[in-house]
Amino acid sequence: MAQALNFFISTSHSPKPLISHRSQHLPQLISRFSLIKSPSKTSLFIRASASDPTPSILTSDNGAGGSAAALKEHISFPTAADSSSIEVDSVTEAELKENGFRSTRRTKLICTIGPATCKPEQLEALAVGGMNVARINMCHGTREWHREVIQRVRRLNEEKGYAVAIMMDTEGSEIHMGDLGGASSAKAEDGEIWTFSVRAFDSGLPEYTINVNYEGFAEDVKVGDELLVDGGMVRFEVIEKIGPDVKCRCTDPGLLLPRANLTFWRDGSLVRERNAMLPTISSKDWLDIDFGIAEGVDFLAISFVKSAEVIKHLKSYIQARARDSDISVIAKIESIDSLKNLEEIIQASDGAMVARGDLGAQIPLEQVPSEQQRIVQVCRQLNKPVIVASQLLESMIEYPTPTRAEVADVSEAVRQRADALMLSGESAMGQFPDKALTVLRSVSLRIEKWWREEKRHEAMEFPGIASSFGARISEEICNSTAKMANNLGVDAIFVYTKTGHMASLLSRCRPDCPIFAFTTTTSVRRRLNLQWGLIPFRLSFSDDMESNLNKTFFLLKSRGMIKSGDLVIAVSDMLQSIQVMNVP
Ligand SMILES: Nc1ncnc2c1ncn2[C@@H]1O[C@H](COP(=O)(O)OP(=O)(O)OP(=O)(O)O)[C@@H](O)[C@H]1O
Ligand SMILES: CC(=O)C(=O)O
Ligand SMILES: [K+]
Ligand SMILES: [Mg+2]
Repeated sequence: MAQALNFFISTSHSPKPLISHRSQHLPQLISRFSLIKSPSKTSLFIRASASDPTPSILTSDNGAGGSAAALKEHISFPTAADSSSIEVDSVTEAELKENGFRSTRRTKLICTIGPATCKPEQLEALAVGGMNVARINMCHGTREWHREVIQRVRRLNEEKGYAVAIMMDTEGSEIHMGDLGGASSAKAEDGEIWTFSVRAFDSGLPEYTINVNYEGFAEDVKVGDELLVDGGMVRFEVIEKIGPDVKCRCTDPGLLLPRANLTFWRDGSLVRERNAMLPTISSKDWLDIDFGIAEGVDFLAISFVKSAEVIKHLKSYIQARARDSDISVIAKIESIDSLKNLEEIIQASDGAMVARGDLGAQIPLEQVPSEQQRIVQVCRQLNKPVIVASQLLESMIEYPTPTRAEVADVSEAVRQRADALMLSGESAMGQFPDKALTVLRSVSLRIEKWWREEKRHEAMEFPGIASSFGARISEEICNSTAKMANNLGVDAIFVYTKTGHMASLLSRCRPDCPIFAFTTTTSVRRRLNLQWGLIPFRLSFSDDMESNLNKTFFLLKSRGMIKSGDLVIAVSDMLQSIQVMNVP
């Protein structure tokens, strides 16, 4: 059989493909070729490939008016096998083949990359261990360091077939300590007097001194205030103010870590005076965001979001800077203001993170679990992916096994059907990053298996979110599809989606079976990595569902990912139809 190839035709005046065409025969291509009305002396570029991202580039000078015969001379066919025109990440593929697709993991996993995990082999171990998204935290390290990590992840994706997406997390402008003059930590003992200062110390940091990033610090605090480091890991009492210096006595000893967050409390409540006026996105954050856009990260997570406006502003900034870009903006919910404006912030964002570390420093700890549940629920209702983050397996920074309480906490986040769980220090600087990831993976799999065994579907009653009648049809199709899938016990849902929207509507319903999401671009495919239950594939497809299905069945069967007789439901963006069928 002749090999079907993807042909892209563009001109030197218009580098974007004018025609992209899938064909088994050169004559078909040539007839399309004649459709291009290009001025003479324009070069035509033709790329042909069995799989789009690594095409062989074929060039033809159209100076003579574009003769088909001349063109033929230039075309050579790549030798890649037909099945390579579908792309799925190699870890998922192995998992599908090994366990069958009903048991693929639904909860997605994010790892913060730091000194413990930045080497290529360490990154690879995380990818193999199930990392769907790598997070880089701009609070730490240099842009050069982060660029290197991004490039390493990209290289692994390309060379080894992983599909790890990149999330960049901004520093935000809340009050935090400086970097301890290069020390990795400092111990504060009970009763010691420490100075917190905004002064720049040229000749090294004096003993018992901490730099603070916020200019108004000394003006805002009062003698008698309580100063909490990282939400209470260390406590101080303010005893004296001398110009820009604030002298404090340690009342709860502990370890001070570089750039630790600082909050101050008066009469039992958090003081939010002028620091409430600090911009959510600082000037350094804007530079980091430019860096993230230039590096083409998939997600931007914005720290200490206070209102929907900042998200809207950032989204229009990204739009203007990077047209056609697919960067998703994730709002980190970690301040009192973000809880107050939760619905509108989430509505404006492409997803949210329950950033329990800082959140727990701003509200009483015992309120964090109920806020987590509320945030997860609101995100589901508004159809935005949600990440549960921080201290999931904190003890594993030092120990090879988690505490029972940590396992219970991870289980609870999985049971709430959060889209993703995130490791912070455990993977960034802990001693057992791979083991921590394994714990997240096995706890997720265990609970998901238990759901299937007990046939515990969730009752699905979601408010409509569509803004047009067409969108409502898509929404209804997805709700019905998920219900049908559960009732019929189908093996998988197939969704053909260009923007990814219909895939996310299906994910929102958290059906029992996995959702194979076929999308035409690599960036949408990576973005779908964050969403519950989606197995993203990149595939070029047409408006003809019949041929899409045949092609998909053929490709997946030839790679051993599905077999004859499997029951699937297929839906698509283009046709707004539902088809139920057995794989032939
Ligand atoms: N790029 C890095 N370079 C050095 N250390 C890092 C890096 N990324 C993370 N770390 C270390 O891992 C710890 C946990 O990482 P994490 O991303 O949770 O940061 P954090 O300081 O708690 O801030 P955030 O509130 O933004 O999560 C950090 O406190 C830091 O010690
Ligand atoms: C992740 C994060 O920023 C936090 O938990 O504070
Ligand atoms: K951050
Ligand atoms: Mg935080």
